[in-house]
This record gives sequence, C-alpha cells and structure tokens, in this order.
Amino acid sequence: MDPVEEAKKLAAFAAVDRHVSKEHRVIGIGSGSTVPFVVDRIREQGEAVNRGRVFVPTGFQSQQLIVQAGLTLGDASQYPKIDVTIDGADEVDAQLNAIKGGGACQLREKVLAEAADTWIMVADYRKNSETLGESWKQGIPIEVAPFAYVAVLHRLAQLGSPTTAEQSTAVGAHGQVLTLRMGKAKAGPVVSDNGNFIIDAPFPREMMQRPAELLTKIKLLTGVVEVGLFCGMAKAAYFGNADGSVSVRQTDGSVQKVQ
Ligand SMILES: O=C[C@H](O)[C@H](O)[C@H](O)COP(=O)(O)O
Repeated sequence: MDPVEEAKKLAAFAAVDRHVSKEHRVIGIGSGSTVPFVVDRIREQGEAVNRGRVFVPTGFQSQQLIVQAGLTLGDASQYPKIDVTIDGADEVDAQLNAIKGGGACQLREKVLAEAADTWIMVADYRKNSETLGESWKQGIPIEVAPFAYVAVLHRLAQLGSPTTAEQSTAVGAHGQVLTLRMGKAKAGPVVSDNGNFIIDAPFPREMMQRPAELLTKIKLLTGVVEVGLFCGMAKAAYFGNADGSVSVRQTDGSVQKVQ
C-alpha cells in the first residue's frame, strides 16, 4: 500500500479502536479519503455489534460508504445527539483547530461534530501542523448562498480591505486571492450537497494564528452558510505517520505516540 494510504489506515484504525465502543449506538461518519478506513474498521467490529447501531453521514460520500458496508443509515434530523463522530481534516494545528471543507462538506460535518459527545479527527502526517495555512494553501473553504457569492467575495476581501473584486475572484489587502471553487469535470462552480457554492479564502499567517477570531468574523458575513474552520471542537486528532506509528494530539497540546 502507498505510504500515505497506509498512514491514513493506521490513524483511522487507532481512532476507531479507542473511541468507538460496543455501547455506542449512534455514530457520525465524516468525509474524505481517511474515512473509508474508519468504516472498514467499524465493520470489522462485527455484525452483531453493528446490527443495533445507526450511522449518520456528513454527505453523499459517507452515505455511500455506510450503505455499501451494509450498515444502517440515519439522518441528522432523526439523531440530534450522536455518541461519537470520526471525521477527516485538511489541516490541524497544535491546539486541534482544523481547516475542513476540501470536499465541500463542512456544513454537515460541523452539525455532526456539534451533535457528538466525542468528535475525533483522523488524517495522515501531512495534515499535522503548528499553524493553520502552513500546508493547506488554497484557503479556508466557505460555503455561501449562491445568490450572495459576489457580495461575500467583496466582504471577505474587505476583512483586509480589497484592491480589486471581480465576479469569481477577489484580491484582499494582503494580496490573497479569494476564489469561487470551480468544478473539475463540470462547467461552472462546485455545488455542495446543500446546493450552495464554495469560496476558498486564504488569509495571512497572523490571522490564521487566531482561527477562532477569524471564524467569528467570517461567519457574521451575510450570505455565509458555514466556515471550514473548526475551533475547540475535537477531543483528539489521530495522525498516521510514515514510520508506521500514530501520533495522537490531545486538546491540552500533548502528543502521544501509539503502535
Ligand atoms: O469537505 C471535506 C472534508 O472536510 C474532509 O474531511 C477533508 O477535506 C479531508 O479530506 P481528505 O482526507 O480527502 O483530504
């Protein structure tokens, strides 16, 4: 197996083994490339354990994973309280703040993170940073109501006062280029599972060092539906390493190596 894939698998398996117990009945399944390994490990807990469980997805991808694994699908509207949610991340900082939404799932992901008694992130070593924005350069994914996207681009640029603003991009005072995320095998913008657009907005390092403050400012912009900054939510983050170990980062900043 490719070393990065192996690292994702190690992180996912370690997180499931430590946080998904037999007693858990309602389980949130996140999005991204590490999450299939989460579902594999949960499936390995056996049919008898999984028969009595319901799995709530954060989007189309995880819904498919749940169905394909033969697990019981639930909806966030039926299960406002979740025992544990395990999710991927685009980047995690030393305080367990995270950038999420590289796959445009941040709205449902945040709903499931807030609903969960325990919210855990899993990723490979490339996502483990000191400060957000160190490795994830494309910016903070921001879900916006389609009719408001140009206004939001302007407002985001103004969070550092703009020099120019066009229809699908804007340049902020710090020179950062904010863009409307475009489809790859589709003409036009990416449309989220909720029918909204995504803006990717990079911010300078000094602002990324205070992610909770930045989150509040962005969230208050009219037209913003959800921001791909998850601050102070995770109980732990599991990172698979290239050497076959797993680093577990806790809320107090401590890091433990397992395996
Ligand atoms: O919107 C997508 C989610 O936030 C994912 O958890 C995140 O983008 C990580 O995805 P991947 O593991 O594919 O890099």
